[in-house]
Amino acid sequence: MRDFLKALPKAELHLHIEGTLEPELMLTLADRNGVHLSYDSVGAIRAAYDFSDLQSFLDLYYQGMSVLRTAQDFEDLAMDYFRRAAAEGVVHVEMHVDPQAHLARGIELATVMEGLGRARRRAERELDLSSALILAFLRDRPAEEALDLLERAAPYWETLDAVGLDSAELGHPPAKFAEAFQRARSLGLARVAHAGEEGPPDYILEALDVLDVCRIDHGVRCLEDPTLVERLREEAMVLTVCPLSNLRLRVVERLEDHPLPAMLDAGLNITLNSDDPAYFGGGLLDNYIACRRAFGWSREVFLALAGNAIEAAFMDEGRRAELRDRLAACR
Ligand SMILES: Nc1ncnc2[nH]cnc12
Ligand SMILES: [Zn+2]
Repeated sequence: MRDFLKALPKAELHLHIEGTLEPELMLTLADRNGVHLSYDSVGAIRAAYDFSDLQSFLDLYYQGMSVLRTAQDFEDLAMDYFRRAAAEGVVHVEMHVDPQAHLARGIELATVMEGLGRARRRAERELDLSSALILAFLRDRPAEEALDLLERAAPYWETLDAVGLDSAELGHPPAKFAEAFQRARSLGLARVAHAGEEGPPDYILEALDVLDVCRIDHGVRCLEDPTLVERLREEAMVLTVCPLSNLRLRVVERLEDHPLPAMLDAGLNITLNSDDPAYFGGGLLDNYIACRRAFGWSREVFLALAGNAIEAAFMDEGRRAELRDRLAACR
């Protein structure tokens, strides 16, 4: 089964590029840039990754990215991840990037975007890995800052596929960002938002109605509202679910208790994703394998899930047709 899951052409639709920073690279970059870390070994860093909730993770996530300073660092970060992803059968990656977290520590938007842009072009050429870029707004920062970021990103609008909404969810409902999402829409950008990870089902509803999103990131709390589930099913709304993330952030205590099987039974349009693989104990293949262990799903289920991701991806139709064929060859 592992070989089958590895060979599936997998598309990763929910990934934070800063969440791919492995402890080894964190130490290398800290050394290269003279950044002081409170850890001196890979073991010490990994030992700190014992999270109690989303906020306890975010605190370390924002701390970890302090080693990223130059365009070369962002290129190395993304290439390091792209190589690992390609080796586990990932063929397409859609990455969120959190520029506000970098601007706040004096790193220019150009530094971030140029480094990531170089890595994306190299991945296409060297690894046959296609990608999309999602400009994420930090929901625990002021709404005006999100609008300002979107305007500052004008030189890069062409390279963006969507805007997203991430960071601390509770107390920061989607409607706070109505204006920034409206502006993104007017620019022809797609919209996605984290909702229903820790936040209530109402946040999912608001993301649909106010932000006009085409995908909900996480969405696992939707089952608490049967009317919402029915709507998500009718609209075939894509949910980018991240099982190992939910486990490590204690959304569920055991993977066996995860709502994924119930979400599938409800007829929802599910995709599997890794969120922040360096922090949550595995990449996309590990998430597929963990689901096989926890739920005993058949090959047909994984073929369907991999297919959902290919259909929902921001990619040109030529690439989609190619990946559909590659998936069909796995049957
Ligand atoms: N799982 C997550 N939820 C919200 N914001 C994030 N930023 C990085 N990972 C995130
Ligand atoms: Zn996420």
